[in-house]
Parts: sequence; C-alpha cells; structure tokens
Amino acid sequence: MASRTENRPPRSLSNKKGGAEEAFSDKRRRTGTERTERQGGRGRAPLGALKADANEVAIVEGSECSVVEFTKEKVEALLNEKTNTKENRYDNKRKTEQMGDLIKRLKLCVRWCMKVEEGHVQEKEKLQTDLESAEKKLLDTENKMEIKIAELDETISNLKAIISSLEERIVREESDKMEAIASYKKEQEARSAAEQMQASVSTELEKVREEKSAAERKVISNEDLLKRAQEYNMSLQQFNTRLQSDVETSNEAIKRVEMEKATIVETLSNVRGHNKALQDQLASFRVSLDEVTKQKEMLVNELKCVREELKQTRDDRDRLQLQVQTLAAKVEKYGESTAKSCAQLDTLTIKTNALEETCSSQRDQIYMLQQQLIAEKEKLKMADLSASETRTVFEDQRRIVGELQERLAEKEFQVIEGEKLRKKLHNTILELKGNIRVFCRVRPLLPDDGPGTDMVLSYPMSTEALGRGIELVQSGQKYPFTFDKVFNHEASQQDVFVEISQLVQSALDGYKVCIFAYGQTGSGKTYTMMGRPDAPDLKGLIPRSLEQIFQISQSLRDQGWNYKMQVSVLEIYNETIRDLLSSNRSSGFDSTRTENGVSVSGKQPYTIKHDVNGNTHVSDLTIVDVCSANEISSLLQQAAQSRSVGRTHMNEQSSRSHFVFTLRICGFNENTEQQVQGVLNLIDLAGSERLSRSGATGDRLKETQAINKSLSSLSDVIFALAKKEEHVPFRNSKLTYLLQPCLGGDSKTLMFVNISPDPSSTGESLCSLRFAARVNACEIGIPRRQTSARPLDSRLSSC
Ligand SMILES: Nc1ncnc2c1ncn2[C@@H]1O[C@H](COP(=O)(O)OP(=O)(O)OP(=O)(O)O)[C@@H](O)[C@H]1O
Repeated sequence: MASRTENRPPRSLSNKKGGAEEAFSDKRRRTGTERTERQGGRGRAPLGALKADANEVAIVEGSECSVVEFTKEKVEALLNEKTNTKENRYDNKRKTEQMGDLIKRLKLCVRWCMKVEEGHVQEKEKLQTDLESAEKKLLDTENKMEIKIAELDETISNLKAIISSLEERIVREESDKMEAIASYKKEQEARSAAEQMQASVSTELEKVREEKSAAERKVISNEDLLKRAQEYNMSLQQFNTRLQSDVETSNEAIKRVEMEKATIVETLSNVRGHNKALQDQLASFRVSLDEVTKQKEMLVNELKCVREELKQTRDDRDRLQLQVQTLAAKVEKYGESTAKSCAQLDTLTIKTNALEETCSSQRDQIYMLQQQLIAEKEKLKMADLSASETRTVFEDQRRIVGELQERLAEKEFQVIEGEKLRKKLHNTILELKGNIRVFCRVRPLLPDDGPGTDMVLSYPMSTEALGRGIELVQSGQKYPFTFDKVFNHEASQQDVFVEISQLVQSALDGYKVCIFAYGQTGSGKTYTMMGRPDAPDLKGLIPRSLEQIFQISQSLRDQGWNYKMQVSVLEIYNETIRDLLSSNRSSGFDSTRTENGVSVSGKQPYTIKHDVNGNTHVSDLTIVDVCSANEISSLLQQAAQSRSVGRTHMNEQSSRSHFVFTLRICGFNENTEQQVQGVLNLIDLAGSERLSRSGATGDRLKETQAINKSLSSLSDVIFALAKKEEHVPFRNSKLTYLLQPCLGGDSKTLMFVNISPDPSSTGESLCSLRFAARVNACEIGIPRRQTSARPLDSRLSSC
C-alpha cells in the first residue's frame, strides 16, 4: 500500500485566490519555520523578526544570497513605503541611503518572491506527478475490475449454458421416461396378452397339434418382445448411468463456481480495501479532484452493480443448485422406479421363463412318458413272450450247469489222480534210472594246468556207451568206465542242470533228494554245485535248483499247493561244524567232540540227530524261512562270506571242508488236504589237497598216494552207506553221520564225480573214476535192481 505522503496529490496552483493566499501564507509560514530551524544552529535570526515592529526589513551586509522572510503586509508596506521628503528634502545623502536600503529590501523581497514561486512550481510539479500516479493506479484498478467483471460474465454465461443444457436433458429425460413408461405399459399389455395367448395355446396344444405350432410362433414373437424390452431396459440403465455422470459433472461445475466465487469475494475485499484507501485519498483531495470523485462514484456504482450481479449470480446458483437437487431427487426417483420396474420385469421374465420351461419340460415329459409307456407296453409284451422262453432256457442252463459241475468234479478228481500218477510215474522213472546215480563231469583244461597236450581222456562212441562212457589213458593203458551220464568238458551248466531237474522236482513231491559232488581238488566240484551265481549262464546246480523249486511251487499254487521252505547251511571242517548262516560268527565253531554225532555230556551245539522218519537235525543250527529265490541267493552270499571269513580265521585250506546246503520243503494242498515233506541236500564234498604241486617232481608217488588215500576213504564211506553195509568206515565222523540218511535211506541220490583233464593229475582222476564206478555198481545190491529184470513197460503199467 502506498504511503500517505506518496499518495498525497500535489497542491494545485490554479486554486481560487483565497485558497492560494492561504496556501501561500501557509507555505510562507512553513518556509520561515524551516529556515528558522536551519539557521538556529548558526545563531542567525530572520530579518523580519528583527525588524517586524518597525515595518522595516533588516538587511545583513555582504550577504545577498541570504533569504529574508516576508509577509504580505510587510511586502505591501514595503511597496507603499515612501521616502520622508520633508525630513530629507535637503538631505540627499540620507535620501540616497534610504533609497538604497529600500532598493535592497525590495531586491530581497523580489528574491524571496521568486524563491516562493520556485517552491510553488516544484510543489505543483510534485502534485501533478502524484495526481498522474493516482490516476494510473485508478486506471489499473479499473482495468482489473473490468477483467473480473468479464470473467464473472463468462462464468455466468457458462452457468446459464449448463443450466440450459441441463434443462434440455431434463426435458429429454422426461420425454424418454414417458416413452419408457408407455413402452413398459405396452410391454405389460403385450406380456399379459402373451400370457393369455400362452394359456390359450397351452390349452389348445392339448387339443390340436396344428394350433400348437401357431402358439409356438406367438411365443417366439413374445420372446422377441421380451428381448426388446430387456434391451430397452438395458438402454434405460445406460441412460441412467449417463445422467448420473452428468450430475457429477454439474456438481463439479458448481464446486468450481463456488471456488471462483470465493476468489471474487477475496478480490472484492481487496477492492474494498483499495476503495477505502482511495476514499481516504479522495477525501483529502475532495476539492481539487472532482473528476476522481466522480470516477470513484462511478466505480462505487459499478461495484454495486457487480455486487448486485454477484448476488444475482448467487441467487441463480442457489436456484440452479435447488434445480440440480430436485433433478437429482427426480433422477433418484426415476432410478428407483426404473429399478423397481426392472426388478418387476426380471421377476416377470423369470416367472415367464420358468413357466415356459416348466411347460416345455412337462410337455417333453408327457411325450417321453407316452413313448416310455408305449415302449414299456411293447417290452411287457416281449417280456411275457420271452419269459416263457427264458424259463425254458433257464431250465436248460441249470441242467447244463449241473452237468458241468459234475464234469468239473470229475475232472478235478482226474487231475488229483493224474497228479498222483505223475508223481508215481516220476518216482518210478527215477527209480528205474536208479536211486543212487553217478554222473561224471570233466572240466575243460585251464591255463593253470600242467604242460602237455596229450589227450588223457576220451569218450567212446559206441551205441551202448554213447554219453555214458569215458576212457582214461594212463601210461599208455586205457581204463574204460561207464556211468549214468558223462558230461565232457564242453557241457554247460544248463546241460548238467537239465539232467538233474527231475530230481529237484522230486523234492517238491515229498522225497529226500541228495546231490553231491565228489572229486579231487580243482576238478570243478564247487563250479558244478555253486558255479558263479553272479553270471546267469554260469550259475551252478544249487541256484538253478532253488529257482526251479520256487517256480514250480508258484505254479502249483493254482492246484491248491502251499509250500513252506526252510534253509540251513553248514560246513564241516576237520570234524568241526560251522553254522554259515549264524549271525554270531564267534559261536559258529563247534570244537566239541561228539560220538556217533551225539554229544556225550551235556547239551552241546551242532549235535547231529536222526529222527524216526530218517530226517537229520543239527541242534542250534540257524534255520531261515524263505519265500523267494532272491532270499536264498542272499543267504548263499552270506554263507560264502562266512566261509571265507572262517577260512582266514582257522587258516584252513579250502578243499578240506565239506559244504552242506539243506532245503526243507513242507507242502500242503488245500483242496485235497494232502501233505508232503521233502528235503533237498546239496553237498560240495572236500577234495583232497595236493600236498605240494611245486614239489611234485621230487615226491610225486607219495603225493598221489596221499590223495588217493583221502579219496578212497571218502569213497569207502559213500560206498558202505549206499550199499547199507553194517560196517561203515569213519562212522564217528560227522560227515558220515550226515550222509547216512541221504545214501542209506529211501532218498534219491545223485553223485557227481568231477574229473580234471590235466595230464599231470591223471592218477587222481583214475582214482576218482574207480571209486565212483564202485558206487555206481553198488546198486546191484539194492531191491530195485532185483525188479529191473521185469520189462519197463510192465513196471510202468503197474504204476
Ligand atoms: N566245467 C567247467 N568249465 C569251466 N571252468 C571250470 C569248470 N569246472 C571247473 N572249472 C574251473 O576250475 C577251477 C577249479 O574248480 P573248483 O574250484 O570248482 O574245483 P573244486 O573241485 O571245487 O576244488 P576244491 O576241492 O579245491 O574246492 C575253477 O577256477 C573253476 O572255475
């Protein structure tokens, strides 16, 4: 805000005389005062003050530039001052002095007058500049006011346009609403008509089919109408949303107008402030600034007009707001009524649809029921017809079932009988083959075998001896032997197993079966019995037999056979029994001596006993229940592991220990309640250790004699047992006691005599062959041989 002094307009010199005089005297007074203040510091008094009482002006000598204060009276007195001619009539000097003094004073007066005029001019200029600035400010304010008024006019025109558009919309909306109501009424009428039509059609449908199609067409048209009504409803809803958005925009416009109004009010307050300031200024220059006053009045008038307009605008706005509110209320009402009508329409549509659906579904149901009824009637007829046929067929079927059941029982009986016959035949065949059979197996030459390529073994090709004979050449002499079967060095593990597989089957049939290998060290006993279980083609008799047993036992399940199998594995080394399946290895050694296989005092571990059925039992031996060949192979691995650990522990030579694998088979047939108990003993007998292969050249005869002695003693035992001689050598031996039921009882025994083709061990081979031939020949004495004179056919027929 401009300061009061800045805004003060400059004093005009074109005032009336009185005013000018007043200003003049006032100015003079002020100038005098100022000067007095300025000169007071130097101690100089004004001339007027010094000469005031004498109407004279004191003039300071030598100071022409000094300013002397005059008054009007003094100036007039100075101008009217006349020289005293009477006194100075003749005194020219005095007269000159008086005139000089007067001239001086007049000069001072003129200088003062000029100074005063100069001050007046300056003041006038200042006042003029002040006036101009005030006018400029007034113009600025005027311009601002005009801009504001224009803005307000624009806002008002905008508002008027909005109001007019809203009014137009309301009119349109009302017309649309009227149309909607009219169409709704029409639709209702149409619906009621359609319902009536539908009712009439549904009644007519039952009567006439042709009219039904016409009614359906009408229903379709009604559906079209309904669809159109739904579409119209959708458009109404859209229009409603549009209206709501318009209301929102108008609300926003109202908010904008309110904000503008607030700014206008603020501006107005500013203008009022300005106006007040201007009024103050105008009051101070009321006289000299008439035009400004007029302009101010005009401004005030304009302001009043603006206020009035503002008031009007507010009123308009209020009115508009009221209109908007009423419109909004109307819109809400319309919305509600539309929603209600929509809901009614929806419910009506749903009802109509439901009724139509029910009608159509009932129609379908009736049709279906009619069709079903027809079909059922036909079925009933057919059923009546076929019932009698079925009855006859049923009777036939019942008769056939009875016959089949009879035949089944007959066949089952035949199967059981056939199984019995098979067993019997199988047993007879084996008996015919011999209860104790001896097979000879020759292993191939090994890289470790001694030098020399002389063929020491040959196989006669005569019809009688083909596959059964073997000839050994020693010192140029031929020694022929005949066995139940001879396997040359080319025979595979499978070839050997094929020959013994029937014997294995006998174990499942409830017989005691014993297969053992006999022969010198390194002749292939372990290879024949165990083979190399890790290589499928090189598996020996033990794993192959066990696999076969499990396969057959599984296949016999269909015939009602259930088998329980138990395994035990032991080793006899130097009259010591070692349980190869015992988890406690330290207790696996039996150092207690026994007599006749029975401990003499107290309960000793691993005592061998025979029960009344001829079964052998070893006390405290680990017996493991097995259900699969895999379990047995893992047990065999365990046994092999225990064997090698035991050998290291006892510093044992491998060929000195006998390996005995026993499988007890207990079978029960659920159908026939038949029970069998078989035993399969698979034994790898100890070969006699060569004394010293390296030192054989020196003491060859002694070495051979020792081996022969060992083989001979084992062969003596086997021979005596097989022949059931009273005197059995080495009776106290555990092996003898173990072999006794296998060879001496009713068990089926197979002995492998293994031969090495090594030319350096021909002596041992000859020895083995001789002893095996003795065992082979010992069957001469057993009962089967006595009956073997009968022809084979007659023996088979007796079975
Ligand atoms: N038919 C065969 N085919 C191939 N190799 C064989 C055959 N028979 C035995 N052998 C091999 O001969 C060697 C000796 O065989 P094996 O250990 O079975 O003799 P053994 O009679 O059990 O000896 P010991 O009495 O010392 O235990 C082994 O290396 C074995 O692989």
